[in-house]
Amino acid sequence: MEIKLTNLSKKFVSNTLFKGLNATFLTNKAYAITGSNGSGKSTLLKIIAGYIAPSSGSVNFTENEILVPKDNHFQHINICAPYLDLVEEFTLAEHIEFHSKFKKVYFDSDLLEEIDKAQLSDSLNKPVQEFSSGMKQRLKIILATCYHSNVLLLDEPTSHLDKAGKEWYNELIKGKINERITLFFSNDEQEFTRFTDNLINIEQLK
Ligand SMILES: Nc1ncnc2c1ncn2[C@@H]1O[C@H](COP(=O)(O)OP(=O)(O)OP(=O)(O)O)[C@@H](O)[C@H]1O
Repeated sequence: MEIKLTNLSKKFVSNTLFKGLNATFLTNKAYAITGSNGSGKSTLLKIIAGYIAPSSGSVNFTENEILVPKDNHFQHINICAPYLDLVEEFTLAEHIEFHSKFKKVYFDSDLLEEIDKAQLSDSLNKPVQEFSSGMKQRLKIILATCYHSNVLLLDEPTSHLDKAGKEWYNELIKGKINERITLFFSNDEQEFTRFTDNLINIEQLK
């Protein structure tokens, strides 16, 4: 899989976030998109994921040198982001059951073991509305990383995690960035420096 951003620009009414952005992302590699608050990291994630359109330029996915139709991009992507919510009425087990209908478990993962390591085993049958913010974040990270996808998009993945949660995240991510493209969108170096030295500062691309 290859993702190619060509001459990408995004303008809102009162500001231009980036202009003429070019980048290529390759399988088996991780990249960190950095930049201060409001610089456009989440907007770029949403454009790559196809949630919003760029003002100009293109986002192309190719697999074995064949262009993936835009309508199929979503099938290749897993996302963990603050603006993507869990289903509050579903239990953790129901989230797992639901996701398992659409995606295969990542080759390296044993879901029950991952849930145990995330200290969520006692909450399997609890509705998510009874979870703390940190518990929700752990579940979001499991759902994004432990299912197969060619592309993994992580926006501020350790928000709400305590020290133990951050240690768990570091251990988990280590095993989840092979055989896919991983993009971290963050200005918190602790979220990505262990995993990549490919840094792209969005502000230098304006
Ligand atoms: N739908 C929208 N309409 C108008 N402006 C928007 C819209 N979405 C985002 N913006 C603006 O675009 C800018 C970039 O927002 P974005 O959330 O992409 O930044 P970010 O780099 O992810 O920030 P943070 O580090 O705070 O999460 C902000 O000024 C924001 O107000």
